[in-house]
Amino acid sequence: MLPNIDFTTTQAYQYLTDYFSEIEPQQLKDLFISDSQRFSKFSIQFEDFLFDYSKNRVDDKVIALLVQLAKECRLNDAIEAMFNGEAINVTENRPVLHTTLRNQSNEPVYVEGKDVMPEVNAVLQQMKTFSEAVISGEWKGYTGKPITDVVNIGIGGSDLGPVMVTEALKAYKTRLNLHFVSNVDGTHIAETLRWVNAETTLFLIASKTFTTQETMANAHSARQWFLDSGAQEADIAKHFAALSTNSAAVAKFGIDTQNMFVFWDWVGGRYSLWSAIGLSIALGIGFDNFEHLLGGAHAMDQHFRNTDFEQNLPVIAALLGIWYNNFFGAESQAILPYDQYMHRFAAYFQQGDMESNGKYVDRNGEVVDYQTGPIIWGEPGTNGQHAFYQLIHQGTKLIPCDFIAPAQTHNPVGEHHTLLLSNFFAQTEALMNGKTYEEAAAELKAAGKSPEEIEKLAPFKVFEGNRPTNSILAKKITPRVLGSLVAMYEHKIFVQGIIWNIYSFDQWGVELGKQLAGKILPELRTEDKITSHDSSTNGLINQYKAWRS
Ligand SMILES: O=P(O)(O)OC[C@H]1O[C@@](O)(CO)[C@@H](O)[C@@H]1O
Repeated sequence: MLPNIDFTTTQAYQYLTDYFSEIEPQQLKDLFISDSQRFSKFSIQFEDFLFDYSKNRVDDKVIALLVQLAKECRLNDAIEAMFNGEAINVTENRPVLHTTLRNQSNEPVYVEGKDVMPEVNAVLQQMKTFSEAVISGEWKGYTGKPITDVVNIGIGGSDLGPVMVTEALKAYKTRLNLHFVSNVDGTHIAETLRWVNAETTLFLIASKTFTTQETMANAHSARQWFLDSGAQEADIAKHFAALSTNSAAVAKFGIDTQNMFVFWDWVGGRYSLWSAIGLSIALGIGFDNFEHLLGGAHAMDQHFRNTDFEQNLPVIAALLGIWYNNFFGAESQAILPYDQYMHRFAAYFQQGDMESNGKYVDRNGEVVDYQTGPIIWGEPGTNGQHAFYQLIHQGTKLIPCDFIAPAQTHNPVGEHHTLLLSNFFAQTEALMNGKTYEEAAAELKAAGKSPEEIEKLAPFKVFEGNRPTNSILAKKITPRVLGSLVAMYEHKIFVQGIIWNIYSFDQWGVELGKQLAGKILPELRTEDKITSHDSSTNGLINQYKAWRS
């Protein structure tokens, strides 16, 4: 069973609260001056990446108390409960075993008394065989041509992971062109089908439940388009595959269950890229690279499970987040990859983090009286610098930021990478040190400004600094490094949910909107004037009806 502890009643929480008034005013730049070992003390190297958390508003005492907080919340028991397949997704009565999908140790993992590794490995073998046949050209379409394009139709966890990974690892791209359709907005499927040829296109219908409205609508439209292109029902088997836990629904849709790649209900949607949902990844970067991705995640799993909290990457990252979220009042967390290929990395963790920890009821069913999951956002550097860094540097909100960058680029063009990295290093330094009034005034004086101009302008050029950041420097963004990085964030989310005493693996909050859309849909299929809702909803629907034709 999961522990059930209110972290605000722990001794560590009390000590942190008492100490906060002492540490909060301290300047990061002073903490560096007073401790020459700060960088080495507050950074952890994991294989080919370095996690530097020294530019955080912590000292030895804060870190020790945060670790004590994790221990008082019995985090170790929770970690073991997850890896051992206990039904820690309590409201859905399911284990949480995405770690099993990448369990390259092949140690048995038991679900309901049965070792699931044989079936996990069987699906991986099926994915290997299939992806190699398609990539090699051995798999032919209904007119005998090799596949050239793959269209993944899915949404949420059945889309965001494959998109993020295939984009982040585009340097490893196979000859296949990948397309992703997720939105029920007809534009998404229309803009995709416009560019592919039915004879050489493979559709992957990715849906854990195989009931999601958007995915089913897009799948049926793709199927109709395929048949309208001149193919026969019998040709569907060569051009449609399903990635799902719901065999009955797949068969009912008309996909040959030979082309079905299964996964299990102990894999959460937002944790499913390692499963059959990752078939588009295997097709996009090759199965060997997909296996390296799994390997990186497995290495992080072992680190997470076997490392003391003081040196445990996901635990430290989680505790720092709690320090800002629950003690400094920060409401968001920015993820800023200085790597253009990683442009969907923050978006991926918008679902991963906010659908896991965007909860206000604790594990007792009580409304919490503290903050839980942060708002996750971010864009690649250096683009963010020209969009929202003004607020990060001089706004009134504290925005803890994760900066990520590779030492080596996949695209060495001139000195672009050196320029990129100069910004990566400078931003965290600027956020930490800021700029004093005196420094600003001296610069204005050096620029020839008069004393009156200096007095007027200087206040706007002061940077208070002391804004916390983590820096993650990877040797290169390889499949293994990316796998480890994603797993680190997954386990960070897990740790925070355990300490906030919430359930991180269900997502009841996505249901109400769907239910109401189901009620409104039939109202939109008539020309009747609608009066069944509030005046706003009625007014909007009736205006829509007036304008739609
Ligand atoms: O994979 P599927 O079952 O089609 O679900 C898609 C997405 O829909 C949800 O919003 C759940 O309804 C996400 O949790 C999930 O990743």
